[in-house]
Amino acid sequence: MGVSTSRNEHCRPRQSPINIYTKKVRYDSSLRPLYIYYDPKSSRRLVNVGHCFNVEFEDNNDKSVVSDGPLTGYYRLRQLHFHWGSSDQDGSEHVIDGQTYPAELHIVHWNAQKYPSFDEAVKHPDGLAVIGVLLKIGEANPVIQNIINNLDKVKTKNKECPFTQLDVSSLLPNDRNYWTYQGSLTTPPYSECVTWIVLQEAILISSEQLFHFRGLLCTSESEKPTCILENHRPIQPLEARVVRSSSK
Ligand SMILES: C[C@H](CNC(=O)c1ccc(S(N)(=O)=O)cc1)Cn1ccc2ccccc21
Ligand SMILES: [Zn+2]
Repeated sequence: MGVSTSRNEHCRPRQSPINIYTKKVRYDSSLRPLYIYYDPKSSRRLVNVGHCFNVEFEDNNDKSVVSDGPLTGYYRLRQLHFHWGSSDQDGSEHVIDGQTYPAELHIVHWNAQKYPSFDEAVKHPDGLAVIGVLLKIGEANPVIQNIINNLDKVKTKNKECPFTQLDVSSLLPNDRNYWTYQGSLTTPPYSECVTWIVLQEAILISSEQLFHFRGLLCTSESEKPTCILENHRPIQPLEARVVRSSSK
């Protein structure tokens, strides 16, 4: 136990992901429906960032945004990515009543009403809003297949390719009810800057499609090939937080 200073460096009260224990969430009637608008013309490129792949979007305008729900102001779409496991038994970051899912989609937005850039927004407690969508095994997802068909162009670390016309809305379930809580990035530097919005309905992905995710390499072209077999962070302590629900 280190000496604690006034800014206790051992205190990280709002880490993500967490287990969402549905019996302990609090229905909050003041939570509004999410306003989500994504323009397919915003999608720009697919990038292998080493621990996963990102679809990146043009975020110098307000064509693709999320607002309302638990949010104040509007948040601009920046990128989306997935987390997966070495088998279909786990892979999601959020866990629901102790149940893990085979994968999870994160749609990352930053508070463009309040901050001048994504990099600035990361430094503030209301800087980011990430929509988390759980994935369960079912028939192949045609929109995810469109991404998979391009993974061979970004097989190794830091490779990128143009990727346009992705309609992100088609990756969302019909039911937009959500759980929300204040949390963090789930990869270093684990900044506590995220309002998490986890949708209560899962979308489908096939086992074969997940198999393709695991074939992505975390190594660069010149290194010995190593696959990204899994990239999900373990669940973190809830601490003093309460998860709110938009539905009873
Ligand atoms: C964080 C940033 C890189 N990380 C992310 O953008 C990010 C986004 C979403 C998630 S998740 N899985 O929670 O949805 C995780 C990481 C780099 N960066 C930008 C400014 C900045 C300043 C210091 C250090 C790193 C910095
Ligand atoms: Zn993520």
